[in-house]
Amino acid sequence: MDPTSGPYNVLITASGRLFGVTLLAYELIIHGINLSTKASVIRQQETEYDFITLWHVVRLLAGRDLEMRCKPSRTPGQLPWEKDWGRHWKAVDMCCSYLSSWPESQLKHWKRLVDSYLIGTALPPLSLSATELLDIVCKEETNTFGLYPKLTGPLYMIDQPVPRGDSYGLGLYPRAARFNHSCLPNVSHKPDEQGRMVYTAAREISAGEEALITYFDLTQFTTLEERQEHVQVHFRFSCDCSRCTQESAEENLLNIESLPFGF
Ligand SMILES: C[S@@+](CC[C@H](N)C(=O)[O-])C[C@H]1O[C@@H](n2cnc3c(N)ncnc32)[C@H](O)[C@@H]1O
Repeated sequence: MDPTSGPYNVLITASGRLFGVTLLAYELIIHGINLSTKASVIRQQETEYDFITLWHVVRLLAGRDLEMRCKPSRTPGQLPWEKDWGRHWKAVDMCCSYLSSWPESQLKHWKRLVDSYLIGTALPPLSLSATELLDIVCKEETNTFGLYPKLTGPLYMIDQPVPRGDSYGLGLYPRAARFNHSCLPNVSHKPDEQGRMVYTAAREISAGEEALITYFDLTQFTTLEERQEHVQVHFRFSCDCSRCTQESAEENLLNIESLPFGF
């Protein structure tokens, strides 16, 4: 695979303001008007996180709209990964939303945001129903990467932690979203100056071995319990990576050894 992955779009968040790298004029003319005029209301009535999520979704919808109304620049299927992973909006559409793993309260909250701010942001004939918009919000939340100034996931960080710095933006990377997570990743990632995510082997990787990244900053969550809780709360799954499996087996063994003789 190409060691870089382009985002569907990127948002740069600096000094509390949002700057889009692409599509800005189109988005503000066609789509963003509603959201940008409602920005201060949303920020007061909802959280800053909700505002960023909504803005990111509007940008995804603007990209979809622009793409579907313009002629394709080249024939789809030209690049090797496109057959399995899609391209442009199709690649976003092919991402998992994991609708059933989000808690009911979270889905209810997003349904309310969709009804209040997103209905009508995609114009006819490309309009989307509330259900389709909720699915896009779940896709955005499941597959978005934070952008950080330093590498995420090199192995030396486990012994010599170097925080990756503050997030300066976010982006949805449909191909990168196919990576599974490991608390002992064999691949590190970091965005380049064009917002493309660049992947670097963190150690030798054998042919056929699964390439794995970390979904979070491993320097911030070091123990098995901290990592498992973080993954469960923020990513809605239980991590069964090799490091968690090994540490959990070691913990079980210690627990058995501490039982009174005969049990
Ligand atoms: C963004 S997707 C990753 C790619 C996905 N496996 C695919 O086939 O497209 C994230 C999902 O992959 C699964 N996953 C990733 N890393 C995992 C891990 N370490 N342990 C268990 N499940 C994992 C979980 O179901 C998680 O919700």
